[in-house]
Amino acid sequence: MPGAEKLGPDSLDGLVLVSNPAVTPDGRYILYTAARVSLATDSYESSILAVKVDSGEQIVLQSGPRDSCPVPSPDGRRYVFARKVEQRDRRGNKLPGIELRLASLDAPGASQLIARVEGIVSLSWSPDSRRLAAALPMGRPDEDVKEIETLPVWFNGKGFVYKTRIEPFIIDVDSGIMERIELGLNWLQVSDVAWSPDGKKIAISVAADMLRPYLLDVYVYDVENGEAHVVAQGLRGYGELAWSPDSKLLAYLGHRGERGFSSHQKIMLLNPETGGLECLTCSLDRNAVNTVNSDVRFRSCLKKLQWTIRGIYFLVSDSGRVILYRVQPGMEPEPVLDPGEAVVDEFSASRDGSIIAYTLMTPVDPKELYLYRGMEARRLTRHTEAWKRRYKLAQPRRFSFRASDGATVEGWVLPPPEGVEQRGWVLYIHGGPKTMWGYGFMHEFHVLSNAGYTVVYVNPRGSDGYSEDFADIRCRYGERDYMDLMEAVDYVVKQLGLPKSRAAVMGGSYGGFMTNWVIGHTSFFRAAVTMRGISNWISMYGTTDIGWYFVEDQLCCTPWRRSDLCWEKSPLRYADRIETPTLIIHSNEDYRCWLDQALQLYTALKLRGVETKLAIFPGENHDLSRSGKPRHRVKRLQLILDWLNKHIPGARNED
Ligand SMILES: CSCC[C@H](NC=O)C(=O)N[C@@H](CO)C(=O)O
Repeated sequence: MPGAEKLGPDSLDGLVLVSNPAVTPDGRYILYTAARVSLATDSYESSILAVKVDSGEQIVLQSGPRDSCPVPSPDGRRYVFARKVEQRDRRGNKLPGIELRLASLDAPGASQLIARVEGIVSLSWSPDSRRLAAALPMGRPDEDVKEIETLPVWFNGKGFVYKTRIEPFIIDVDSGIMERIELGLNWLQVSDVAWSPDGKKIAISVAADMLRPYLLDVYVYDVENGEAHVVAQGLRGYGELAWSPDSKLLAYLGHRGERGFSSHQKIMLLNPETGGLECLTCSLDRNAVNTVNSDVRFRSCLKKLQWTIRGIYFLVSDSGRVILYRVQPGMEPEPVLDPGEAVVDEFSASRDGSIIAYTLMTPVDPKELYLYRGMEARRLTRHTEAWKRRYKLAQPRRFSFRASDGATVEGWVLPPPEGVEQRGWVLYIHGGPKTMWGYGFMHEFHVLSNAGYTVVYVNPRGSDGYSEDFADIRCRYGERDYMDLMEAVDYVVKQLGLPKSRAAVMGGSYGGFMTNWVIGHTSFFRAAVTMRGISNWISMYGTTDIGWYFVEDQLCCTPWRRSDLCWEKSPLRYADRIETPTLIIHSNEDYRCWLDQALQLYTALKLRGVETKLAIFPGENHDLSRSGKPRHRVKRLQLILDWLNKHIPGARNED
């Protein structure tokens, strides 16, 4: 019977993650990646497929199992893609590596172009389809003792990166010969490269100041004479670039740091001749990137902005939805594809903008591939149909309430599916803080709801999807954000009738910080699960890969300047008030929120006699719940359910 099976932790097995919809510039094919989660091989088996736009015919281009990120050439005849491989260093240690491979759309097979242990950051084809501009990380850490004299030291998912410079190159696709683009910098981290449509220039955004790597400069490199010059300095944000079709202007994705790391990403128009900069999306007052949370994504290498003859395309996060927008210089941004209560997760457009390929998800539909043409949207794939038919998925309901300061706060409740008895409920706090809950698919939420837990998820102050002011909680962590969450708790108990004695709280990263903060400020919850969290802002300083400047920007303190403030905002400071049984989950290679954050809280709770358990996942990083080894993900979910079931026992109707 369809939908009869309970969606438990191991339901991850067999789920297909559709990603990276890359339309060929001529609009004939859409290339994409399909990755099947396999518990048997404990991996994501990924292959590259294509759909012929006119006939809808599906073709397997590369059968995997480690292929992803196809990038089609401008002439629509070839594509490059990434193959994950294992390489060995001089001592024989296994190192994960990437091969960049070249293939034809008309014939099977592929040949290796380059092999990289350090990965690939950005690629951009030359308009004649003969070369690629690339941003490549160069330099490996010492194999034995690490002798470190630079910053940053490490990066989540990449390891020790202190010797890594991300440098710009030109790769000849027929010979594989690489030529370095000289910018004359001693230290550099390139974030993006973009080849101009006339073939004459390559725009490069680059961090050049090791102590202030959040500042980006834009260079334009003249392909003919080999000279590069700076056209803008001191910009911030993502730093992605796109040329106008006439090769005269650049679109830059970022901001000027108006609200530090709480600033929205904006589409900025950069005139490389004059250095003039104009904000094209400021009137929107929304973040011009997709920040919705989901745990069913797979690697994607698509650009976040694309400039066609119809304008500059980009995604906007808005009240839990993600909408495809377009803007033309001198005009207001306009929505092109508003999916309603859904998320356009990634997109690409053909050269003339007449065909848009995208992936779409909803809270009850994992991602599938779609085509938008002539004002009509059409679904192209059904990779997740069979999986969905097996399980029970409940539909979430949106709610909103007026917070005590008059602001509107939005949230959702996902009840147990029909036929599953409610055991209790969970307040699930997202990370960031500048991300949002909304219409993304969360496998984990369905596991909780199938186990009888209503999931309550709210976008408190600090979240994305609203105004820049709403997202800005700098220097005020644990204040209005905490109040919004607790006022939401009040709302769901009083207005939606959720039982007050059977509630748990959980969250990851900033959500882990907030979980720790919550249990130090109220004993309302029966149980807590804190994951990849933060307990001490003083020891967080200088360990997080997100940048030593992040703590200062967000908390307004360092260990030597206003350290009292860092400590005031540290959950550990309130550990003597915690009574809630707390499960702590952390990965031992989490370089975003280092393991000490978990150990300190665990030790405090243990010494104080509060029931606690620490689960450390070996070889995993900050992204365990999203891209960790499938068996580890299942184990993590099982640990969470066991903890909740232990502390929220079956008895009902107590309230
Ligand atoms: C000092 S790290 C701050 C927390 C972290 N911020 C950005 O990476 C975070 O909350 N991350 C979120 C969103 O990616 C998470 O869910 O891991």
